Amino acid sequence: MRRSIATVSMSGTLSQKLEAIAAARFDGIELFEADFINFNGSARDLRRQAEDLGLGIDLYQPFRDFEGMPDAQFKRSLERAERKFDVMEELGCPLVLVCSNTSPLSLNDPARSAAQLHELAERASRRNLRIGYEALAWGRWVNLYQQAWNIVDTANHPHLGVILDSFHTLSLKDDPSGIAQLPGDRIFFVQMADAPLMSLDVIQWARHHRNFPGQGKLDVETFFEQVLLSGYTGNLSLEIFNDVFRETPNRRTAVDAMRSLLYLESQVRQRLSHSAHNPAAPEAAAASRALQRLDLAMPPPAQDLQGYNFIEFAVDAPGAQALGQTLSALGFEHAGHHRSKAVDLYRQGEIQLVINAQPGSEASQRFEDQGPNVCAFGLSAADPVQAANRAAALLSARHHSPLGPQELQLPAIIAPGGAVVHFVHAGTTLAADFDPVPSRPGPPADAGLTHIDHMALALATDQLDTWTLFGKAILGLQAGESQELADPFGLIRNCALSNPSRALRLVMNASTSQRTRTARQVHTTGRSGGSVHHIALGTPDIFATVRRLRERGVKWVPISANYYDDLLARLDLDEALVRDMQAHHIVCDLSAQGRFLHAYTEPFADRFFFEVVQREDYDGYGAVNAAVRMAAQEQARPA
Ligand SMILES: O=C(O)c1ccc(O)c(O)c1
Ligand SMILES: [Mg+2]
Repeated sequence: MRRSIATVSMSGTLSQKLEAIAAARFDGIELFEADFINFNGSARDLRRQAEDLGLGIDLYQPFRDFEGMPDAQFKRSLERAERKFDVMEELGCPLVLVCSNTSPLSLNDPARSAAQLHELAERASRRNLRIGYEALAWGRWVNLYQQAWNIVDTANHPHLGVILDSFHTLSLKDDPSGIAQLPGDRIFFVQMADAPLMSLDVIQWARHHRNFPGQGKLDVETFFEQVLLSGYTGNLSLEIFNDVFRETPNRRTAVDAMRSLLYLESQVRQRLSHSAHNPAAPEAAAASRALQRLDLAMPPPAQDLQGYNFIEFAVDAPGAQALGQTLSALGFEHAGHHRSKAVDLYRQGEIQLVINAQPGSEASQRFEDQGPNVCAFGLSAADPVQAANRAAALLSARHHSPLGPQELQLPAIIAPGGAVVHFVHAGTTLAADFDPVPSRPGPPADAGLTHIDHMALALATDQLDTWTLFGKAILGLQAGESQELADPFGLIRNCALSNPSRALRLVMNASTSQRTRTARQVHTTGRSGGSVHHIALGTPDIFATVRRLRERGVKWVPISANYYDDLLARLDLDEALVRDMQAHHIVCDLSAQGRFLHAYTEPFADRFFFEVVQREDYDGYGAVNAAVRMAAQEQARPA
């Protein structure tokens, strides 16, 4: 299918947009009216620019409120249409989008609308142009695709077809399953948009909050599957009105856009091949024809990743010493010193943490840019090479690190913001690359921490959708509910990503205020737009772990006594247990089935901190306690 994107979906001047769109290997664009009106050149200039970049101008939307008008208004519109057709000929653009009328002057008269669109199509046909009619969710009389199709069917002109837009159908909770029954060759164009669920006026929702397929909560896969079952073979296009995308660097937006299409295609391809191989399915034949006709993207399948194998920190030499002390206090054993680099391995339970202070390395470059930060992490995969191949097929850059003698070569990619993601076999120990460090005399360090429960990121607001898509498409994660958390200096938007087995959990935080801790941290990371904000380590007995760590000098974020009084009032908890939690600065959340106990250490170098968690049949992250933590951290900060 031809892949295209509306120019309204990205930031920049029109020429800059075209370059970013072409660099992401799109075939064409939907030209947004204002982009052309404001373009510093003629229609022919624009056509040449697009052609030089290998882009077709596949769709243009030059008029509104066209059909179903009283005769006088319609006549004037028809004359104006000829002028726009002139422009389209110069642009080399074959298709006009006419969206359903929103004017109060328009008439509820489908026969009239059909006759008027017929007349427009007849005029278009004289220049070999085509008209596509789209039902806007807020059209005055027409807002469902079935209504638009009925009018197109009545008009019965070969140069008139329908345009489908997933947003309009799914935002109204209209059933997309009738789309498969439409004649595919009368669908002239398909626009795909996802969106978060919002209870907002539909126009505001549509014009400010759409996002790419996979970034929102609409069932775009079912919609697109229906489109393909109809026999449609035209464009797969993105029309994304989004306030944040208008300011996001357009190269990143364009790559996200293409990634979203490749992901959508591959997901729907799987559905179709499932149907095609099930002769009992009524859509088996249509699914099989669609697969034969179309060359849908087919990356290696997503895997259920098995969690974090290691996390690597970038620091300088003094930082390595300080972080080493912090990890030792947290009960980690200094398990090895790298054979050829200033890199150290710390271990506890199955947790592996790496401190990288190698001068001249990529880690040191990241340290120079950001201060101490997580520069890499390893994820356990049943097939690490395929995991990296899937990522590359979905447009992640591969990462090749210079290898020392006999070092492990791990397939790796670059995550948004620049951290390196390595894929490793579950249970891989990094020890092979490290010389053992003689263990210290005295009792063993272990404090009962067994595994990495989750990692939380502090992200710039324009990185949230990018990370959501990366997590879903490349890491096989699903997005939870988006929540707002109150920091003393503003709101934090929070959303968790996790895989079906829950072995891999990643939490995203973005600050809508400039003044929160999250925002301050994001600023230190400059253009990378965020980094790891905290790491949650699991223990089967948080009371014992906190006690041991306290003896070793670990400082805990002190939680207000009022919090514990409120817990007693709010939850059905034993008073002695709550007072014990209070004595250990442990906070708590209950779910229907389970319980989450957690405690926070003080931040390292004002960057990231460690959280200790005991998870018992509980699927969340204790978000209700984030506000008490953020307030406590502010009150614990040196004045
Ligand atoms: O918001 C609008 O006006 C608008 C215009 C054209 C479209 O294709 C659309 O989906 C929305
Ligand atoms: Mg549309």
